[in-house]
Amino acid sequence: MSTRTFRIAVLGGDGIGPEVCDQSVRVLREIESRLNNVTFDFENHHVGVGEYRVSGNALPDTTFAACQSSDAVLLGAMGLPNVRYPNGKEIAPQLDLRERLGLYGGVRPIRLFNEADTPLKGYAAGEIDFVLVRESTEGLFYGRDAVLDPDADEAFDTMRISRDCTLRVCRLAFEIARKRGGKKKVTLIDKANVLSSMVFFRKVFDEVAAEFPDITADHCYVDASALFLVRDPQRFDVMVTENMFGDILSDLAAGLVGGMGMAPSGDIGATAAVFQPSHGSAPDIAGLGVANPIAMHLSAAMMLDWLDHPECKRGAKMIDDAVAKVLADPAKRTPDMGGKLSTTEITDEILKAI
Ligand SMILES: NC(=O)c1ccc[n+]([C@@H]2O[C@H](COP(=O)([O-])OP(=O)(O)OC[C@H]3O[C@@H](n4cnc5c(N)ncnc54)[C@H](O)[C@@H]3O)[C@@H](O)[C@H]2O)c1
Ligand SMILES: CC(C)[C@H](C(=O)O)[C@@H](O)C(=O)O
Repeated sequence: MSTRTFRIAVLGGDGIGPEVCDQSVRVLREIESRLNNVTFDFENHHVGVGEYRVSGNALPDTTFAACQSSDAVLLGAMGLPNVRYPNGKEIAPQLDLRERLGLYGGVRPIRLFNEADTPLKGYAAGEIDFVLVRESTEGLFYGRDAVLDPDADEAFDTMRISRDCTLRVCRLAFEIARKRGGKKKVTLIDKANVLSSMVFFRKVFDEVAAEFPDITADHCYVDASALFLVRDPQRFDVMVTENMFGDILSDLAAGLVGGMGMAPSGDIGATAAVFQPSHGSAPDIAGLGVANPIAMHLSAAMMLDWLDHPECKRGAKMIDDAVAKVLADPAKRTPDMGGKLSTTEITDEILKAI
C-alpha cells in the first residue's frame, strides 16, 4: 500500500493560538508514528495581528493560497482586542477564511468528560453530549464589512439568510445527527416569532427535515435555548442555527463542560475545512504557558476524522480516547479548570495516554 501524505497548513495566529497549536502538532506527530502508510506535512504560515502590523494584511495572499491547496487547516486563534482596523472593528482573518473558502458549517461538539468539570449538578461523564452547528458565512455577520458613517445618528447591520447556505447547513446538521447515532434529533434554534429572516430559515429547515424522516426535527427559540442549555442540556442532540446565535450559544455551551479550553470546532465547506478551538487568543493568559490545549487537541482529532481516511479516523479516536483517559483523573487539569498543569505538561499526559 502506498503512503498517503496529508498537507496541513498550520496557522498559529495570536495570543495563546501558537501555544496550543504547537502542542497539537506534537500530538499529531505522535499519532503519525502509530498510523500505517499515512504521514503529515505541516507548514506554518503567517497570519493575524503580527502580519497585520507588518504588512497591513492579516491574511496574506500566500497564506490564503496555502490554505486553499492544503488538505486541511489547523488554526490556533486570531485577533487582539486592541488591534483594530480604522473602521473600529477587530482584524478577524478567521472570518475571512470562512467566507473565502465557503466554510458554511461551524461544527462545535460539546462533551462532558468528567462530572467534576461541569458547573451543573448531577451530570456524569458523557451525560452532556451534543453538537451545535453554526452557519458560518452569513447570518448577522453578513454586514460586517459595512462602513459606519462617522456622522450618522444610527447604525444598521444586515442579517442575510440565503436558501443555499441554509439548505447546506441544515443538511450537515441532519447528517451529523444520523452519524452520531444518539437521540437522532436536530433542533433549529431561531427567532421565528419576530424576524422574517428567521421565518425563512425555519421554512428551509422544515424542507430539509422532510428529507430525513429517520431524524426527529424540532424548533426552539434562541432565548429559550439559552435557558434549556443550562436547565436541561440533555434535550439537545444536534442544534443548528444562524451565525451570531451560534457564536453566543457555543460559548455558553462550552461553559457547561469546563470552559473555552474544552470546546473544539471545525469549519466545514464542500472541499475545504479549518479546525480550531472555539476560544480566542485569551490575552489575559497569553505567554504564561498555562492555556488549556484540549480544545485544540480535540479539534485536531476532528480534522483527522474529516480527512476521511481509515488510518486518520483511527488516529482521531486515539486522540479522543487519550483525552478521556487523562481527564478521568480530576488532578490532571490546567489552571482554567482548577489544576496546576501547564500547556506542555497536560499534553505530555495525553502523549503518554496515546
Ligand atoms: N476563533 C478565534 O480566533 C477567536 C475566537 C474568539 C475570540 N477571538 C478573539 O480573541 C480575543 C480575546 O477574546 P475573548 O477574551 O472575548 O475570548 P477568549 O476565548 O480569548 O477568552 C475568554 C476567556 O476564556 C479563557 N480562555 C480561552 N481559551 C482558553 C484556553 N485554551 N485555556 C484557558 N483559558 C482559556 C480566557 O483566558 C478568558 O478568560 C479577541 O480579540 C477576540 O476577538 C478569536
Ligand atoms: C472572534 C470572532 C470573530 C469569532 C466569531 O465570531 O466567529 C469567535 O467568536 C468564534 O466563535 O470563533
